[in-house]
Amino acid sequence: MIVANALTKTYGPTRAVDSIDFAVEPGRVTGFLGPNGAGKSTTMRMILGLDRPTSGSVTVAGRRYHDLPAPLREVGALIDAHAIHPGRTARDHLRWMAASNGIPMKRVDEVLGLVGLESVADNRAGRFSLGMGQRLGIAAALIGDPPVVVLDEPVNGLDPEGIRWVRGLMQRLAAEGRTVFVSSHLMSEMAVTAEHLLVVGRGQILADCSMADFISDHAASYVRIKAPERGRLAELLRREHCEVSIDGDELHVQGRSAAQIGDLAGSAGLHLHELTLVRSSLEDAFMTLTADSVEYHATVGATS
Ligand SMILES: Nc1ncnc2c1ncn2[C@@H]1O[C@H](COP(=O)(O)OP(=O)(O)OP(=O)(O)O)[C@@H](O)[C@H]1O
Repeated sequence: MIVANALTKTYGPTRAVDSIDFAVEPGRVTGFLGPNGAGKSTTMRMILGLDRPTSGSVTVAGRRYHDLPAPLREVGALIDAHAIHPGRTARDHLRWMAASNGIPMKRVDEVLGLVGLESVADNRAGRFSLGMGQRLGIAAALIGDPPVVVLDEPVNGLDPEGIRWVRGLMQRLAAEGRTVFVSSHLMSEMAVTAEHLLVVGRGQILADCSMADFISDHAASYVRIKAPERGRLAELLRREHCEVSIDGDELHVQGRSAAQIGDLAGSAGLHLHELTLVRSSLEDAFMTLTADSVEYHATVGATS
């Protein structure tokens, strides 16, 4: 479990992390989301003892990172997959990590197998592709078989097979009862990986809830309808207290389920050509919640 209490980091006038409290629970994947500059990396760096909080604290298994006797056995991390000596082989890199934390050498082959790098284990890391480097970073995170795993953008640069593999791995680690804390800007990927979300904006927590609650609280689903007599249908649905908007040849309706709308139309003798529940996405919810926290906005159409 990772616990933050009034965790704060300032850089001059910038409050990168602004007195946040949270607990990342074991047994599930917790997604860590926020626009650029929201404070995600700074938070992760403080969890891992790479940055010192200005005030407040963050602990793993009840202790600050620097007080953990064998940190790699307590918390594994992927922060910068390319922070590996380019002249060192993958195997040597992992051996060095194992030796520094009293981890048995047989674990090196186990994690190389786990991430699928056995065949290139004796190649220099400097020659690795982005995806191979990412896999080596994940192997390093898992070398101590830690109960807590912190991954910053783990699918960055991976191909679809690699992305699916990381997703399965994170879900397996969580199912084994580990704490899995992962940041990503890929909303579609996060939506199918994380069960719980911690969302930050401008150094503050904007949401700490389940994925399902986050989407239903911050983005609205609606029913899309195509019907030859859409004017009459819109009138009927409005009389039934539905919220109806017209978008081209479609009606977008909120306030009744698709089945209820179908029944109402049927009893009024109105034909329907399409009746579809359009579920809102994590991306919709994220954009709604973080609209005011975005550091840099692009101006649509301003290309010159
Ligand atoms: N070493 C530093 N010196 C000065 N300011 C910093 C430093 N590190 C981070 N910041 C500032 O702190 C804020 C939070 O940055 P951070 O990198 O934690 O955000 P992030 O959510 O990880 O962003 P991204 O999604 O772009 O990686 C930003 O305003 C950033 O400019």
